[in-house]
Amino acid sequence: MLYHVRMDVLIPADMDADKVNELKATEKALSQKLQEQGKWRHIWRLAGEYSNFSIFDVDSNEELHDIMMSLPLYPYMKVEVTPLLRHPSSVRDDDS
Ligand SMILES: O=C(O)C[C@H]1C=CC(=O)O1
Repeated sequence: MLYHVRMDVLIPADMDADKVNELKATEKALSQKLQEQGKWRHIWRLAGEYSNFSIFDVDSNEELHDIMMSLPLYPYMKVEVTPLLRHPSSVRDDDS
């Protein structure tokens, strides 16, 4: 199952810099692990914003939910999830 996820990161301005760096590092490591596993299929930065558009390929709503809850930056994100399905006019064979 494919999901488009928009993540807007809103870290409090007064958070300790070392804590921020630790959160970003652990988030990056988990993100890259999930990308290697094929669960987090794409991640794109939105130009000029601390936001990303991502595509997740997971087995269920529950798996997506569990992944989102596990992200170290999740408490500091606004998240919008859109379930996706193959478009009948698509000519690609790898997007379902
Ligand atoms: O930077 C972001 O967009 C937030 C988050 C998503 C992956 C990652 O490494 O950080």
